[in-house]
Amino acid sequence: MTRGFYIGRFQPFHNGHRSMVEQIAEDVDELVLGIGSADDSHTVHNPFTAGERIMMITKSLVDSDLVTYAVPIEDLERNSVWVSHVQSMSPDFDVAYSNNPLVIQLFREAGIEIRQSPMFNREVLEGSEVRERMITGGDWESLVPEAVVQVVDEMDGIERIQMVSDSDSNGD
Ligand SMILES: Nc1ncnc2c1ncn2[C@@H]1O[C@H](COP(=O)(O)OP(=O)(O)OP(=O)(O)O)[C@@H](O)[C@H]1O
Ligand SMILES: NC(=O)c1ccc[n+]([C@@H]2O[C@H](COP(=O)(O)O)[C@@H](O)[C@H]2O)c1
Repeated sequence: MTRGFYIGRFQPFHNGHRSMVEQIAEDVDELVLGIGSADDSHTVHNPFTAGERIMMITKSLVDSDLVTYAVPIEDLERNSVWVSHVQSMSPDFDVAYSNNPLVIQLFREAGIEIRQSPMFNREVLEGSEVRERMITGGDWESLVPEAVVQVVDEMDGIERIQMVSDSDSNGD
């Protein structure tokens, strides 16, 4: 039995993340999704809480054959102990997945196997593009799983991100 660990901020969980999970599912039996920067929310960069991101991920993967766990991981001041912090919060895992250069380096230095995946349709499947469309009234719905549209609707997420974006541009 192999268990993987995939860390990301998932602000929000989009179709690129889902494709990466589908690719990882070819390697592992179980997958922990680490919700990074779990302590941050209500900003343009990180609009959604850890709990809201857990809902997005859980509902998006409900039909998957993979056993998945979503675990919030708060940020730390010290990169040098971050991998131990991750391990203390997560079920045990055999291999980690990320395309983030800092994350790759930290896991490698800790002696944990880390695998990358290809980038899927990265021209549009990027969190910052989804958030920009949410703020400007563009078509963000086509870039995320249907379950994420429902979660964002349920929590009035568009109103929130537009409000925090307005506060940012007013220098509040
Ligand atoms: N389209 C994609 N294809 C494959 N991997 C992706 C894609 N988008 C993001 N990832 C990877 O998923 C992990 C988590 O990504 P993250 O939550 O930061 O999303 P992002 O789209 O890069 O968002 P942001 O623009 O908010 O930084 C990272 O390792 C990232 O490289
Ligand atoms: N010192 C730390 O707290 C530390 C170090 C490396 C990555 N992280 C987090 O891991 C996550 C990586 O996810 P992304 O690939 O989506 O950026 C982010 O939430 C990032 O803040 C935190």
